[in-house]
Amino acid sequence: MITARGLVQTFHTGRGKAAKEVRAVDGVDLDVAEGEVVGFLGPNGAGKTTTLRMLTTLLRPTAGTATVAGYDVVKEPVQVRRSIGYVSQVGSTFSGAYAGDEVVDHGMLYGMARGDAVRRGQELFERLQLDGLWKRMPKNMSGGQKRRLDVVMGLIHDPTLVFLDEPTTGLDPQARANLWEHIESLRTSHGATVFLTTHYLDEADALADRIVIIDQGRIVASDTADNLKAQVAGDLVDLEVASDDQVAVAAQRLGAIGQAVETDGRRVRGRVERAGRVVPSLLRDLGSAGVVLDSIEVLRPTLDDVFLTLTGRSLRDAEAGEASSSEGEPEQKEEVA
Ligand SMILES: Nc1ncnc2c1ncn2[C@@H]1O[C@H](COP(=O)(O)OP(=O)(O)OP(=O)(O)O)[C@@H](O)[C@H]1O
Repeated sequence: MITARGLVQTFHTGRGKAAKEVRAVDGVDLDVAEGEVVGFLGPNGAGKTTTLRMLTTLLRPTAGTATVAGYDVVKEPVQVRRSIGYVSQVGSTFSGAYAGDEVVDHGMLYGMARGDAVRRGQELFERLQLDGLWKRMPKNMSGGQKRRLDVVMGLIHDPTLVFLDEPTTGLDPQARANLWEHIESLRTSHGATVFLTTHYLDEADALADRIVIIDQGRIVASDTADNLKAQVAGDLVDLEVASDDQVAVAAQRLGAIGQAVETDGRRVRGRVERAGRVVPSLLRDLGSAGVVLDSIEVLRPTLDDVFLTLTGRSLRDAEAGEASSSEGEPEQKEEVA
């Protein structure tokens, strides 16, 4: 459904001595299969939106090639656009008509008959909890309502390939959960392929079959959330033994199946790969060595641990930065055609 090879996008900013070249996307390869839900994750400025804009034909790649739904993004942009739904990060521009009319017009642009567009639009309004807002102008909607209207616009023509750029940013928890459900159902009931960017680790974890992590314009990882977590960090097993004289034995047994074992009083901790598989035999092993446990806890690594291991930086820091900067006006990027 999506194939990209060596995608590059450079921007030139500033003039004279301040002139600078930014390699926003720096050689990206991607393969997304039909029916897959892929979460595209990365900190602010990593190149997510720029990649999406190239895949959706809004930006011509500086180098590299990509096909989307079987069409070349440079040579067949019209066919690409007809085959996809796109919900951009900045949202749709509205003309000042009623929300419902905007949606119907948008559907008709894609060749839908008016009646079909009305039916589908009303169904989407209901699903995305916009009931009663058909005859409201978008400018008089709340931020969250407008965001959901963006999603309706992106889905009106029933696309089987959907690009969503940070779809739930700015939504309250209930609206987020509702949109998650809808994204899930795009796949389950429509067999749609979904490519979504997000800052929210839990969102990527919950929705995506596969996570692709981008950092400084390059893909640094691509796998299921479970595999990524297992590869780079391992699960943390945290034991508390009943008496001090059992610490050494417990540390030795945990060390035999894991690594980075450390002790702290009666606590023994270490990382193991796939704790679910090895912990039962560890428990038997400790039992037969006469070790009595007061407690055992297994902590699964998070996607943030994965990102930290891969890049040395925390995704959460990027999120925190975004939260504080998102209160002002959206950052204006210098557009270089
Ligand atoms: N039109 C532009 N002109 C100049 N620089 C740009 C332009 N668009 C993006 N950039 C720069 O390219 C880099 C990648 O930006 P991009 O918006 O793709 O990142 P992102 O991962 O989507 O970030 P965010 O999560 O903040 O949306 C950033 O350094 C950004 O400042």
